[in-house]
Parts: sequence; structure tokens; C-alpha cells
Amino acid sequence: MAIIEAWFMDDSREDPQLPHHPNPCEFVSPDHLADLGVLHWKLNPDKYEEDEELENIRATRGYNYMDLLDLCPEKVENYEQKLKNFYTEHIHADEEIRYCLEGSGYFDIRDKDDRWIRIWIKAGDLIILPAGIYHRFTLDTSNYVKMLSKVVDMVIGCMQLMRLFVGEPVWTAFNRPQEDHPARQNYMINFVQKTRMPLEAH
Ligand SMILES: CSCCC(=O)C(=O)O
Ligand SMILES: [Fe+2]
Repeated sequence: MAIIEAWFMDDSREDPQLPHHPNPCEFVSPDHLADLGVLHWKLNPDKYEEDEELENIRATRGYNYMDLLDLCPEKVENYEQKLKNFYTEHIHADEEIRYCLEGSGYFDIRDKDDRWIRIWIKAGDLIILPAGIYHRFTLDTSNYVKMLSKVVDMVIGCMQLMRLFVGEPVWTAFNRPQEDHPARQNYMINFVQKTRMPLEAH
């Protein structure tokens, strides 16, 4: 699996858009992410319109739906509210598939012990979060403009994302706690409890 930067987050209450590297930094490997059901590919964002590798992933996994989302204040209604919602810990009933074409940001996911892992997504990163995994999202500070005026003191950022889905897309977020949600229960069975169970004797 391709290299991706991911680390356990520190506990500080500072701006969520900062990296939140603890000292010393504890990095998380792609295998560890895969063990939590998180998959990742590094693609060439400049040729997304005729990319065989992307086509292969879409065909193999049945992602027949695709759209582009410009996460920029001038292109998204209720930009601030949307970012706030994205940073509220939640799950979905289906996979969340995002391909970053421009800009960068952080997907935070919970590990098996409920610790936050921060995954840094940049142009060319395609990431799949499994249904039922607790997660949240924020932009980082590399692409932002700080706007200062009498009325606003706001940090704005931009990112272009491709969203993929099997069939008609459903973006509904179910905020934590969701322990009774079927997607959460399946996630626990498939990715958390399975690896904790002692091997049965034959
Ligand atoms: C802006 S993409 C990631 C945000 C998210 O978790 C979601 O859309 O459900
Ligand atoms: Fe989400």
C-alpha cells in the first residue's frame, strides 16, 4: 500500500487545523490503517479524467457514482457550518470514499482503543473509510488565508475532493454515540472484536 502520513494525535485543545503531533511523534503505518478497515491509494490527480488505476478501483468496488466537491467559502453554501459538521465525530451507514484533487486536510479516525489517528490527505490521495468507523474531517493550515476584518476573524481553506459511491449517494452522518447502529455493530464485529478474539483450538 502507498505511503501516507498518519499519527496518533495529541490531546491539546488547540486549533483543530494544526497538526496535533505529540512529542515524540508516534506514526501509524498503512498496515495499521488497513487493520482498521481504512484503505488508501496514491494516484495522479492531474489525470483523473483518464486514469486507468482510478477506473480499476471504481470498477472493482462498484463505485458508479462520482462528483466533485469544492470545499471553498465562495463555492459552498454554509461553509463554516459544513466544516463544523465535518469535524463532529460521526459514522455513516456506507463507506466514505474521498479522492483529494487539490489542497489538503485531515481525516481523523478512532482506533480500536478509541484513540484518534490523524491521516493527512493531500492531492493524489484516495481514501476509503469503512462503514461504521467513527471519524471527523478538517482542513489543514497549508492552504488557508486568514481574513481579518471588523466583523470576521476567520480562517478559510480550500480543497477539491472527488466523492465516490455505490449507487445513489447517501451522505447522512450519524453523530456519536451510535453503538446500536447496524453499521457500527458490523464494524465492531468485522474490525474490532474479530482481532481480539482468542484463536479457537481445532
Ligand atoms: C469533506 S469530506 C469528509 C467529511 C465527512 O466526514 C463527510 O462528508 O461525511
Ligand atoms: Fe463522514
